[in-house]
Amino acid sequence: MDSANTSDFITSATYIDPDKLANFLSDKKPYCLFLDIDGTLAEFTVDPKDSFIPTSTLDLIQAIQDYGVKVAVVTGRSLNEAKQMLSLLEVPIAATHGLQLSWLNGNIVNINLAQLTQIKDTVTHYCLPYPDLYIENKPYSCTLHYRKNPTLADISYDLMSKAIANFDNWSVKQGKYVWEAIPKSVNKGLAILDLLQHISLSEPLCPIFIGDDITDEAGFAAVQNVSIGLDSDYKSKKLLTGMGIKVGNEATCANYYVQDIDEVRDLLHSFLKIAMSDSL
Ligand SMILES: O=P(O)(O)OC[C@H]1O[C@H](O[C@H]2O[C@H](CO)[C@@H](O)[C@H](O)[C@H]2O)[C@H](O)[C@@H](O)[C@@H]1O
Repeated sequence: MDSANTSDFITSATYIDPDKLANFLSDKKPYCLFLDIDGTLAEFTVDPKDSFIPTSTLDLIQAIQDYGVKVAVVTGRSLNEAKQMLSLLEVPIAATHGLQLSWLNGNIVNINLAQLTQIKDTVTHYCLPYPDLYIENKPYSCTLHYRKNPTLADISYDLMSKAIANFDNWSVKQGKYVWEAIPKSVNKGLAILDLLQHISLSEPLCPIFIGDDITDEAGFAAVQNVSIGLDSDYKSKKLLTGMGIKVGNEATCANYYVQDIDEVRDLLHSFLKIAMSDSL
């Protein structure tokens, strides 16, 4: 499995009361915001096609951008799905965990499509006895969902592992009730570094990343410049001292957390107020 061992994660993240966000921000301006989608901006649903980002949240993000704050999205969703969920909101997107970058029109270099097809075919075959398992239709990963029947967690992990066994460059990433086969070198930490390079102008930005899932840990590590035992070591890449904010109070390497998606929205409200007063 390609995720840091959860025992590497600290569990002493500090709770941020969204109304008191200003107390937690240092003066390392200008900030930029990196946002995950599922479990952060969108509530979970059994069928991924049913989930959406509320219009009020999209409006908030638009307003934050209008006050000059750079916002970007870092998601496991494919680029097309992410764009649909973001509707009219125009933000740079690192999709499929960073494999697809919106400003490169989602063009992929780092993937062996023949191998992906073989993996998908094998997983489809292995899933035949398990109608509760759902393979999401994504162009650049093989994504197997078991939310409908959580008792299938181990079985679905085993069959994904078997499907990639002959391919050295693939790993199985863990998400919430989902396993995803994706090239080993791809993760949200590197995706954030790509995004930062894309959005930074002359002055360095202080990144704040909000996410809820195990795949988001690589993103927290990148913005906080810590190592969590993943293959890629961010420390040598850039000296960042940003903030990781985990949604939920599970073990995490993020320095901060909020309770749930409602509190993410409250946090964005507070961020907007701060951005408005900064622009006065
Ligand atoms: O990085 P994210 O934006 O959080 O995307 C991660 C995965 O999100 C989706 O799966 C999750 O949400 C589904 C819909 O609510 C839910 O059914 C599933 O259990 C969750 O894991 C998406 O379907 C995946 O492709 C993303 O990789």
